[in-house]
Order: sequence, then C-alpha cells, then structure tokens
Amino acid sequence: MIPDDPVLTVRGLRKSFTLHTIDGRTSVSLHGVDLDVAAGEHVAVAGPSGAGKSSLLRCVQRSYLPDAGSVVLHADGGPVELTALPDRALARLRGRALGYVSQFLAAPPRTGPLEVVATAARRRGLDRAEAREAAGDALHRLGLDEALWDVDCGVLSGGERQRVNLAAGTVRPPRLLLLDEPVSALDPANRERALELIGSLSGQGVAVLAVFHDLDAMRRLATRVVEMAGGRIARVGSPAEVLGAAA
Ligand SMILES: Nc1ncnc2c1ncn2[C@@H]1O[C@H](COP(=O)(O)OP(=O)(O)OP(=O)(O)O)[C@@H](O)[C@H]1O
Repeated sequence: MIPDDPVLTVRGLRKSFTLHTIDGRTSVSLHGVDLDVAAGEHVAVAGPSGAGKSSLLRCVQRSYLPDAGSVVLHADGGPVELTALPDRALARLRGRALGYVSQFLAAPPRTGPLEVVATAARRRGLDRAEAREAAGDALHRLGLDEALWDVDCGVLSGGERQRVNLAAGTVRPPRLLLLDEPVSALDPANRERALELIGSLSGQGVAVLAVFHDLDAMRRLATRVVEMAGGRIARVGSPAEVLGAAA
C-alpha cells in the first residue's frame, strides 16, 4: 500500500557487518526491508532481540550506511534519497526534518537541559526567544524540575537525561521522528507523561517510526505494527493483529 502522504519510503534495505575479530565473518542484520510511513502514522517495530529493529532505524537515520536499497525522506522541498546524501546536507536535514531519539542523551559538555532543547528548537526554525519558550514548555510537559534546567546534563540521572532527549527530539517536531527505546529508564509517572507526549505527535502530522520493548506502549501508540524476525519483515498489521493478547 502506498500511503496518501508518504514521509518515509524504504525499499530493499540491506545491511551487513564484517566481524573482523572473528575471521572476517559476515553478519547480516537487514535482508531487504520495504517500509512506508505516512504523515501522522506511528509505526512500531516489534520483534525479538537481534531481529534488526535498531539497525533499521540507524540505516534510516544513516548512522549506519546500508549496503543496498533506498531510503527516501519526503521532506518539504521534495523527496531526498538519504543513502546518497552528502554529509553536510544530511546534517542539515537531521537538524530540521529527521529526528532521532535513542535511549541515551548525547549533550555537549557543560550544557544544561534548557540549552540542549532550545538548540534543537532553533535548528527547526524558531528564533532564540521562541526556542527558549518552546524548550521550557517541553521540559515542563515531561516533568523535568525547573531547578535542573541549567545544570550540566552530565550530572543528571538516566531518567532525567532521557526526558531531556525526548524533549529535544519532539520540540517543534521534525517531519520524521525515529524513537529507539526512548522511555526505557522512566518511572511510571514520567513514562506516562512521555507516552502522552509521543501520542500527541500523530495529531501534528509527524511520522513516527519507533522501537519499544514494552508491548503496552506499542498497543497505546502504534497505528501499525511491523514485526521483524531475522532481519526481515515477518508481519504487518494493527497492534491487536500483530501483538494479540501477548503480555
Ligand atoms: N555495529 C554492529 N556490528 C556488528 N553487528 C551488528 C552491529 N549492529 C547490529 N549488529 C548485528 O545485527 C543484528 C541485529 O541487531 P539490532 O541491534 O538491529 O537488533 P535489535 O532487533 O534492535 O535487537 P535488540 O532488541 O536486542 O536491541 C544482531 O545480530 C547484531 O549483532
């Protein structure tokens, strides 16, 4: 099915690794994956450990360069083939249209949460004052205590860092947002805030491609679930069809 308003089109995506420490053996993590994500869709990638979920997200974000296949982001200026994009153009696109939130926050040294999130908002087109305001709103929404907003991110707890990361990823949201276990370190109350925030993105037309190990999060958020196994897409359907009643 070709979606009405495609944001991401992936075709024939293959990725392998050469394991130099084990006699140059090859490990294949993606065997030719096809996937579309439309505006306002939340596609959850499910599957067991080693199925290729993170490899898929990393190839889309291009922190892994695929061996073959096509990854097209339908950005405002038209479709862009990410696998062939020069690094500088890719960096610009990552700032504006292509967001990636992993479990871990990578913040420059001696930078506080407000600055990290405001910088993300500025890259997405807000001016300095608007960016600080939007950053404050995002941090409030995720329950990060204001007393921590100018504290070096390096001293924050794992759950606090994860909330800063999510705030930076979702402030003035990009057209395509990749989420790789973004709430894994959160306590129940903060997890709830984070899931609400992620759930609100669909209404803003953001295309989300997400990996959660937590089935409850997938059931609540996903408009479609793609189940991977052994580097291939094994099944696609609604959360009820793919996840069933599994706990
Ligand atoms: N940088 C790498 N070097 C070598 N092999 C890798 C690398 N990244 C991934 N792989 C291999 O590719 C396969 C898929 O890994 P991937 O991390 O995509 O799985 P996953 O489904 O996200 O697993 P998990 O749920 O455990 O995070 C695994 O066999 C893994 O060892």
